[in-house]
Amino acid sequence: MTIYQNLIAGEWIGTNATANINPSDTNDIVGEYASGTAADVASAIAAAKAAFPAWSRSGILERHAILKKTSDEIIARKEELGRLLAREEGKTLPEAIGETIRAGQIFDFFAGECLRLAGEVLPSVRPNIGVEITRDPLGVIGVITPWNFPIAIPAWKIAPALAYGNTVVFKPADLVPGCAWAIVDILHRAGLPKGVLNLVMGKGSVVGQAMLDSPDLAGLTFTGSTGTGKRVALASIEHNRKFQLEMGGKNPMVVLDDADLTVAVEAAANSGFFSTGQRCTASSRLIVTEGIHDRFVAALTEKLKTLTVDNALMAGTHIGPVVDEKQLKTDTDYIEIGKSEGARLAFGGELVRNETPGFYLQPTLFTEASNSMRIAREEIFGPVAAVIRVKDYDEALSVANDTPFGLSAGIATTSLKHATHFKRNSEAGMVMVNLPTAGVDFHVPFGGRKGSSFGSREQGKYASEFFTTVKTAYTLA
Ligand SMILES: NC(=O)C1=CN([C@@H]2O[C@H](COP(=O)(O)OP(=O)(O)OC[C@H]3O[C@@H](n4cnc5c(N)ncnc54)[C@H](OP(=O)(O)O)[C@@H]3O)[C@@H](O)[C@H]2O)C=CC1
Ligand SMILES: O=C(O)CCC(=O)C(=O)O
Repeated sequence: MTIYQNLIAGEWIGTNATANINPSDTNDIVGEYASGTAADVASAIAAAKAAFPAWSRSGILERHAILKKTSDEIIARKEELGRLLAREEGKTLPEAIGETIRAGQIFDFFAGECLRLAGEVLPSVRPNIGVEITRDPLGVIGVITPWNFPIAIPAWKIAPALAYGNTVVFKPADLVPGCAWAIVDILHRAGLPKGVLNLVMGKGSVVGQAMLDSPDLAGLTFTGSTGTGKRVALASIEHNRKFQLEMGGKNPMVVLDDADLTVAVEAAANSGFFSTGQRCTASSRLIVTEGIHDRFVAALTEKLKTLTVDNALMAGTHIGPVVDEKQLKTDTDYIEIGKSEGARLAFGGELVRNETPGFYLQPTLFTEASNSMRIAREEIFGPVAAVIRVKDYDEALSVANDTPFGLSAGIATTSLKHATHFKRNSEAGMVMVNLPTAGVDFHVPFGGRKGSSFGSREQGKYASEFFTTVKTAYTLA
């Protein structure tokens, strides 16, 4: 079988490989992907360091052309890449094609950003002096990504890093090297000079840790779990390096008595269970006021009954498999915890058997949960949500904000007063009104507060805050 190799200093290398397994059909091996070493990381960082001076001074038209060409190829190959994504990660084919298109759009957006780089010219407070404020690239950026958005998250980190003139060492999640390899291959063929983008696939404990330990990364952008995020933070402080963390969520969706029931149910089903609940923006706490509670639970349960859990590549599947056996065990352990805590299992909770052997789990809904239960406080990262009954809007807001996380939050209501108040007072980085808490635009800031995020926002023009450093220059006229 061909080995998909690592890209270091413009050369494809690596003979030691691990199998990428399809969670919808564990007999299906998506491919063999190289597993890098700490020495590979050192070579990749050295190559990126050597490539930085020329790339940081490269013309904006050259950068624009490479990113645009990448965008065009990703979008032209959306069906094939979407299929690869669905096969290695397990989200449904329409979701995977949607994510692939989003990755293409992100490269297109940052191709445009190359042509929109700007600074400021200001008068000094002293006579005959001019002040210029410009943004310089940081240097070598380490990119460490999770498994749940295998093409979009690498895109929204790598595209701005390159657009603003940085060089990159990229370590994707070990579970999903396929999409990572594909976008690196596309960028390489689009004309990136050698060493500007380096791919080191492999284990977090080896490849990721070697990146954390390097004194030569000027910045590290990370998306993943809170535990690993803390290691990234500590190592980055040790090396005086800029870092950016996007971590977990325990996102609330408030449903008020005056909500349009159909809108509320669609939003809750989408954000709680689609993509198998494996989105940091998923709503896993449904906070519902008394007057609509029973109708909402009944309608959501009916909706869940209509959802097909099956092979991600099969037409008609609404929910694909859980990503792997370890995550499936986490999900089922939390289902047991929910039962033992006294929440009522209103729907699901069982494994699903399908024609192909995979990690299939029913969408699972708890009711009569309280916000102090572990299923309401800890991120599960699976198709499991809990309904918390509250008296009124004030209690709903207070419960919504009572969490260590703060990524996204939603409200279903027809009241302008409550929608406006919620937008102002939610302690989340992203707030949705009558919409799912997951599924965001690619051209506006993405990120959270409290335990969900650290550092400046990702995506859109706000990405420049992380990927550049500001310089203030004074000139005597
Ligand atoms: N807020 C957000 O934007 C998002 C947050 N998440 C969060 O991510 C979690 C799921 O993703 P998951 O991939 O399991 O998260 P992990 O933190 O386990 O992994 C994220 C990345 O870090 C790597 N890694 C693991 N250990 C180390 C280490 N010691 N040093 C450096 N890198 C390391 C992993 O490699 P390897 O794969 O080899 O373990 C992977 O590439 C969920 O908790 C979810 O909430 C996910 C997506 C978005
Ligand atoms: O909800 C989205 O669109 C993005 C979610 C995300 O980035 C994540 O779960 O990692």
